Amino acid sequence: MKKVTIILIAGGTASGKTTVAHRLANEILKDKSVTHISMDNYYKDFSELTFDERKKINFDHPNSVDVEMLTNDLTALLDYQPIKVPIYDFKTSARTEEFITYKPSDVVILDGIFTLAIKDIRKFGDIKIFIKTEDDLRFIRRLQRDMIERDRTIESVIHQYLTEVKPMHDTFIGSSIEYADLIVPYKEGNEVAIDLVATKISSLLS
Ligand SMILES: Nc1ncnc2c1ncn2[C@@H]1O[C@H](COP(=O)(O)OP(=O)(O)O)[C@@H](O)[C@H]1O
Ligand SMILES: Nc1ccn([C@@H]2O[C@H](COP(=O)(O)O)[C@@H](O)[C@H]2O)c(=O)n1
Repeated sequence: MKKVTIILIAGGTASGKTTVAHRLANEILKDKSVTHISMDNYYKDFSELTFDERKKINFDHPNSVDVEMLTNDLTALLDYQPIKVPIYDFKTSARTEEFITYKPSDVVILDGIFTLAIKDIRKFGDIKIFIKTEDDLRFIRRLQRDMIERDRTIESVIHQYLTEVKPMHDTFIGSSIEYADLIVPYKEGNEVAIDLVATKISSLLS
């Protein structure tokens, strides 16, 4: 039986992880059997807390992730079993009542800030990628994205960035680059790095 290949894509917030994962899954590897999963959907639920209480949670600390659910799901995918994942809502900071079902596939791409920082997740990676984007660019992209897509105010983005995002990045996420097989400096896109990953996957699948 063929082995499922798991690609982990890490990097700081707004570094371009989702963009690279999406390109790999939907353009470069579109003829292969590929599933792209976001680690965002594995934030713990915290729906028992009020909205104001949830706003105080540090979502840049690894403890905010439901590692057990994620490891169970990755184990199921390795065994060619389907998984059902709750869809996360960044506007309410809680899981929605909706789920997405992922069918078994030969390649699984998992992107998220902690994919290389959390040992129990990292060990699943056959190909480990870190997207390295300058901090100021990431902050600008995050500010735009959070205000437009995540219902945040400029003050809340700046406050969260200075008190949680940056310190946790410096403690947990930035240093996880040491576990990467490939570091992608993603500014205008990096065709060579993306082609290298595609070639490696093709060789693993053949
Ligand atoms: N190479 C790039 N150049 C310009 N903007 C980008 C680039 N990559 C991503 N973005 C933008 O930055 C924001 C964050 O990108 P995203 O891929 O969602 O990052 P992440 O998943 O790391 O948080 C998005 O609005 C996206 O359109
Ligand atoms: N309720 C939440 C949960 C997470 N965040 C932030 O999301 C960032 C990770 O997602 P990226 O797409 O940016 O990689 C992380 O830095 C958390 O601060 C949030 O704001 N609210």
